[in-house]
Amino acid sequence: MAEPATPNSDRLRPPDGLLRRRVASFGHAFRGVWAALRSEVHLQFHAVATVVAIGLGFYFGISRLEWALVALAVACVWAAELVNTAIEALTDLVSPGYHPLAGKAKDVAAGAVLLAALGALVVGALVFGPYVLAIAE
Ligand SMILES: Nc1ncnc2c1ncn2[C@@H]1O[C@H](COP(=O)(O)OP(=O)(O)OP(=O)(O)O)[C@@H](O)[C@H]1O
Repeated sequence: MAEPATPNSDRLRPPDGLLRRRVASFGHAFRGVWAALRSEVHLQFHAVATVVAIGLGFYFGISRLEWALVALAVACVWAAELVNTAIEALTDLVSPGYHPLAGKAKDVAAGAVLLAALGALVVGALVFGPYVLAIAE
């Protein structure tokens, strides 16, 4: 027997449970950020630096493009630190004892954070530097 015709709105709706699973995935991701934030001193430092950068942005009234650069720099540092945290946890899980590859994995992941942080430092200096110098003059 032929299937009853489904109204268009029904066909556009995601299959049952799909939306709930997407929402749950966001929940897991936020839980990951929160768990890392609670346990990682470096992330807590990034959180303080992020608040300071946002505060300076409002204080100096930076432009839209400058906000975009600051947001990108902040997001890169957070993303690198979160991936580093995940790699550290996985490394400790699979290689609790000493192994050169475990050390390499951790060093390389830490290198990614270092590069992101240096980039953010350059962005911060280029964006906020001129505003600070203008006040100092
Ligand atoms: N299982 C291991 N095998 C070999 N070397 C390791 C191992 N665990 C850590 N290391 C070395 O020690 C360094 C420090 O590792 P550790 O796990 O203490 O991270 P960390 O740099 O202190 O990071 P965080 O302060 O964010 O925890 C690594 O970068 C790596 O060079």
